[in-house]
This record gives sequence, structure tokens and C-alpha cells, in this order.
Amino acid sequence: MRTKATPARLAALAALREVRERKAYAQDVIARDIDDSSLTPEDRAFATRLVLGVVSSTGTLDEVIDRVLDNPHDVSPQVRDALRISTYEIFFLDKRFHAAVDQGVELVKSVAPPAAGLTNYVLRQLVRLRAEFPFADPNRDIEALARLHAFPAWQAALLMNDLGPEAAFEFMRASNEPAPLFVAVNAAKTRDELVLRAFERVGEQVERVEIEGGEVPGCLRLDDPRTLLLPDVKRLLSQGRILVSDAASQQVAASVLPEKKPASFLEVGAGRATKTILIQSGALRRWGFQIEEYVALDNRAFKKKVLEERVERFGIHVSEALVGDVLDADDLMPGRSFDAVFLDAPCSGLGTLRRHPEIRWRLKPDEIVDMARQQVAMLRALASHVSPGGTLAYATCTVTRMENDAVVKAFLKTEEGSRFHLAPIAGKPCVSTRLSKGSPDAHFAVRFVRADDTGGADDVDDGGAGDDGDASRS
Ligand SMILES: C[S@@+](CC[C@H](N)C(=O)[O-])C[C@H]1O[C@@H](n2cnc3c(N)ncnc32)[C@H](O)[C@@H]1O
Repeated sequence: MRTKATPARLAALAALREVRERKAYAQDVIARDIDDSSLTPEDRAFATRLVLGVVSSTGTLDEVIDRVLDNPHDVSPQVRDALRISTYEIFFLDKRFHAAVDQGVELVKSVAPPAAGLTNYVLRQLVRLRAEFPFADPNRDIEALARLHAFPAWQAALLMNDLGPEAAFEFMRASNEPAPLFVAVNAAKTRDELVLRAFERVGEQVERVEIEGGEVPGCLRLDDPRTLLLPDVKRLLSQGRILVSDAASQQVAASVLPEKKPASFLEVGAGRATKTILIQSGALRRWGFQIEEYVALDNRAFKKKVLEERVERFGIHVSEALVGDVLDADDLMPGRSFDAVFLDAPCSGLGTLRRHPEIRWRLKPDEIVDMARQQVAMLRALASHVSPGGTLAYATCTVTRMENDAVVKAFLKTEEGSRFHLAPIAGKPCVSTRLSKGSPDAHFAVRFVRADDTGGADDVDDGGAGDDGDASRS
């Protein structure tokens, strides 16, 4: 049946089907099916907003949809995708309700024409229900608060507990905003001035980025995401002169480098090499040379291939790319130690919800407990691979205390951890970026220093980090 659904909504509907059926990441589907489509720039932007918004708020959308359905299980997945789009518009975009209802009906006609009548009824009921949303006082009722920001109730409760009410509200509000766009200038291929001039030539507004008053070296904020589609900018990306990376991630990469240039560096959880590129580019900025012995480890073999392709393209030196489980570090690297070790830990990822919206509804509470335990185990497995006097950095892109602070404390209490103490990063106990509107993502990093084995404490001033593992104390 012919449909009068707009191209942006049809594109969003197709993308949501992909995400659902293939358990794909929304950003990957958007990059493949929307960014490179023949849609107008405005339609691309709206389709992207719809996909990210619907994936972010799926649980809440389903809850309100099910309130007006007699038999929620009878709704086919494709019809539900369409209902979610219109419900998102009605509850979270404050779009004109009439248009949202009409368009929802048109979307359903495109996938299941017989369900158009039911859709019309359901969406009209939802418009009525909208006035009562979030169905209780969000200042007193955690479920209403969670609903208001489209978070699972357990996550809202966890955020309130771990961040405190103000920061938790801000975190949830900001997680529903579009993520800002940052790029890093790769010092192995170019200089900041040349990149700034290239952006100027194409008439694009870019600015250097500061976090808490400190400049993040080589980090630029782009005002308009469409800039990345300009041919000159695409060339900078394909030639490895710049890479897209959140500013907090760039700050973490800068902070894991020790004061003195390390002769050897082990990066664990190297993944697709984004931090590898940032770290070696940072070494070049700081010392004029990349680190000679740079070993990258990840447990996923396919990522090694991506890493090798990318470091080649970005002119980044990696001496060895290992595939294996860090918990088997002793077998993978027998007797080997490094001046600096960096664990970019697998974590719950809650600090990146704007970019990875599917985490919000896929993550289960037990997984956070498991990941925290795993992070401590990883640090313990790495401890003996840090040279005496060397550094061990630990980073996550999340905000839960169970992962960040509690992991730091738990590690320091272990036998392996007892040889380490916390060292400051730029005079602070840790990197801990907070999420607010337009801010970088929320990341966390600390740096431990291993005692130098001479019996005496090493000469690193602890900058207020203390030995008690309370990294977030400032
Ligand atoms: C936070 S991601 C790293 C992101 C990456 N450093 C980057 O900048 O793109 C964590 C990485 O740890 C890897 N990983 C998870 N468990 C691991 C294990 N037991 N041993 C080694 N690597 C592991 C994952 O495959 C993933 O690439």
C-alpha cells in the first residue's frame, strides 16, 4: 500500500528494524544507512534524532504504549517500531501531536496495512495520556523520575545514589541530548595549525577544547556534524590526519602517559586503536617521538585486524598486536614488564549513552557487578607486568562507583595492589568528567605507580590522591 510517511520517518523505521533484528548498534546503522543516503541534510538529521531517541527510550515507550493496548503481545515487532517512533515524538519531542498520529498511521501502512486502524486508535489514546506523563511526582517517585528521562528505574536509582540528586538529574537530562562532535588532530600526520586552516578554508567553525580549564591537546569541537561530510574534511579523515573521538576520551589518552617518556608501553583493551592513535600522537606532541616498544592487547581477534589497518593509515607505531585474555597475561607475556601499562577496561559504558543509546535498555544490574569484579581481576593480572617505579593506568567510560572508585579501592587492598599507590593526574586525584548539556562524555581514569623495589617510596607527589583509594575525592 502507498504511504504518505515522510522519508525521514521511513528511514528511521528501516534503521530501527535493523537495530532490533540484528541487535546492531544504532550508530553503525545510522552511519551505513542514513549518513550516506540520498535524504536531504534536514531529513538525515531528523531520522538520526528519531533512531537515537527511540533506542534510548525504548523501555519507557513500550511501557506507555502497553498502557493503552488490551493485548500488547499481539502487536507485531514492525508495528511496534512504528508506534515507538510516533510515541517518541508525542512524549519526548513535543512535535505537533496531530502530525505524529497521522505519520504513525502512515508508517504502519507501509509495513502492516491491516493494523492502520488500531494504530490510529492507540496513538489518539496516547496523546490523551501524554497530559498525565510521567504519572506521578518525579520529585518523590523514582519510577516517575526514571520515566520522565526515559531511564530504567534501577539505573535512575543507581545514578541518584552514586552521583547525588543534582548531578543525576543533569546526567539523565544530558544523556537525552545529541552528543557534541569532537575530532583529534593526529600529530603523526599533521599539525594543529594546518587542520585549523583547512577547516577555515571550508568555512567551518571549530574551536580548541578545554576541560575544567585545561586544554586537551589537539582536540577540536565541530559545531555542525554535517562538516564531516564535506569532501575536504572526508579527506582529512581518510588520510588519517584527524579522527573522531570524544574530548573526554582524548583527555584520558593524554592522562595515561607518565611524566617521563616510557621506553615500553602496554595497552590492554586496545580495541580498534582509537586510544592507541591518541596515545602515540600524544607522545609525539610531548616528546617529539612515539614510544618505541608499544604492545597492544585485546581478546577479540577481529579487532586486531582493524587496529593494524588503522595504525598503518594513521602512521602510528605498534610493535606487537597480541590477541588474548588479559587474565592470561602471565602466559601471553611471560616475565615481561613495561614502564607504563594502560587498562582501557570493558565497562558498563553509562558515560557514553548519547553515542551508544542501546546500552540503556540492554544493560542488566548484575552485569555492572560482574564488570567491576572483572576490572579488579584485570588490574591484578597486570600488576606484575609493570616495571618497578612504572605506572598502571585504569580507565572506564562510566560513572558507577561500583566500577570506578570501588575498583580502585579493591585493587589497592589486594596483595598485588599493595605495591602500588595512586599518583595525581594534572594535580588531581583522577580524571572524572561529568555529563551536562553539550559536555564531553563521562569518563574516569586513575594512574597507579608501582613502588620502585628499593624499599623507599618513589618520588611521585601524590597530589592529594592519597593511599586510601578514594580517587574521586578532590
Ligand atoms: C573500552 S573498550 C576499549 C576501547 C579502545 N581502547 C578504543 O580506544 O577504541 C574495552 C576493550 O577491552 C577488550 N576486552 C574485553 N575483555 C578483555 C579481556 N579479558 N582481555 C583483553 N581484552 C579484553 C574488548 O574487546 C574491548 O575492545
